[in-house]
Amino acid sequence: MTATKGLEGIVATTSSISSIIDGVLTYRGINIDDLAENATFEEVVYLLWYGKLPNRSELNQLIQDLSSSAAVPAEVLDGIKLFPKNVNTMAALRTAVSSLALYDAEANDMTPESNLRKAIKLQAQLPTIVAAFARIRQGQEPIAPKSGVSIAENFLYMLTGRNPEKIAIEALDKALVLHADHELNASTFAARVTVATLSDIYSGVTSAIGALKGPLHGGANEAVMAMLEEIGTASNVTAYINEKLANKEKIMGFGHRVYKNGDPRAKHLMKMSEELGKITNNMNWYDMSIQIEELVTGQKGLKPNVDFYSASVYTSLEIPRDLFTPIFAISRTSGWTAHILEQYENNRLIRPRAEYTGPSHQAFIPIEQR
Ligand SMILES: CC(=O)SCCNC(=O)CCNC(=O)[C@H](O)C(C)(C)COP(=O)(O)OP(=O)(O)OC[C@H]1O[C@@H](n2cnc3c(N)ncnc32)[C@H](O)[C@@H]1OP(=O)(O)O
Ligand SMILES: O=C([O-])CC(=O)C(=O)O
Repeated sequence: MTATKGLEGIVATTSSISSIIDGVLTYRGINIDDLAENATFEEVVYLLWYGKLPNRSELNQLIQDLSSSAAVPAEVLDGIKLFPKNVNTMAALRTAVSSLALYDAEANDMTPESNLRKAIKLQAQLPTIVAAFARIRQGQEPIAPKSGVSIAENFLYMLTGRNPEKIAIEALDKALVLHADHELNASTFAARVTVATLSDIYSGVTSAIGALKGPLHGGANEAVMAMLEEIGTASNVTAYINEKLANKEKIMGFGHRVYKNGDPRAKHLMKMSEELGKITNNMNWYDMSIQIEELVTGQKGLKPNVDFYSASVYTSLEIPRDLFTPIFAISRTSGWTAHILEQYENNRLIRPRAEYTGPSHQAFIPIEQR
């Protein structure tokens, strides 16, 4: 038995949800470029769950189902009010999502109909939790979700209490489309491993949030923004990046386990970053990002991943940095839940082996003699 570090190149399951073949990403066989340009997030959620794009009435029904499920149990909001105000936002989200299961009478019902209902509830309630936590930590009351509007619009509304501008809704919606699913990434794998024990869907999504939090995965978008803020201005980029590369430090938002010739989602976010920079009359974050890309790609051959330009996009939308990874989680809930439903449909316990590298033939030493 020989281990493959990080399971690189190991095919661990079959799936018909999303594919990465020759650097092309598809959801249910539809190219991400087509979806990014033409689909709304709710259309993508439907596509991931049901395997086909919705017609108008199916889409309207889903938007209605999502918005009518978006209110979070009062007990969960009360729990969030007890969290320390300065806690990590992904830790807060992980705890709040786990607590949703405590107030859902069908949390442990394993029928497919119940699991689909819970997928809808999770997809609807994550944005409410993130917006509520963001307000509660500032001493503000959470805002109840609106009925009949998209997740992007509802989230921005619940965060700020204002009706968001069309351009902001469209930009966030496109970012949600681009983050919705990504084959067997670490957090989706964590979700599948968890539910393959026949544990419940809330446990699966809670595991996934824990995995997404790390800076080698979803947490990278916040790390990118921290880097941009540390650099400050375009004239500091070259010295900063050269020093990091000389010290063999990682530049966040670059590189990918699967894509070696670039992440197909990054170009869409780069375009949005430029457009939003122009609209907000602040090109600083975009200009710095472009320079960083030139240096890192030029010197290391590493290309930006989905997390790199999303940082400047969210900042242009005036979203606080520590909500970037929770927004990734809001979007990826669609993919996680689609994978969980697929895992339940054709389940087998996921239990690989480890190559043992410890000592052998060790004698047991009684405690008095140690
Ligand atoms: C949504 C997402 O999860 S997308 C990924 C988000 N994560 C990041 O942006 C964090 C920065 N990137 C990375 O850490 C990596 O590129 C990963 C984790 C994404 C994938 O990496 P892996 O396939 O495991 O490659 P690994 O980390 O082993 O790197 C291979 C080599 O490239 C280098 N490298 C990889 N990424 C970077 C980077 N961002 N900056 C500098 N060097 C890098 C490594 O130092 C290593 O060099 P070495 O062989 O000289 O030691
Ligand atoms: O697939 C991965 O390893 C990480 C990633 O890009 C994602 O989850 O979107």
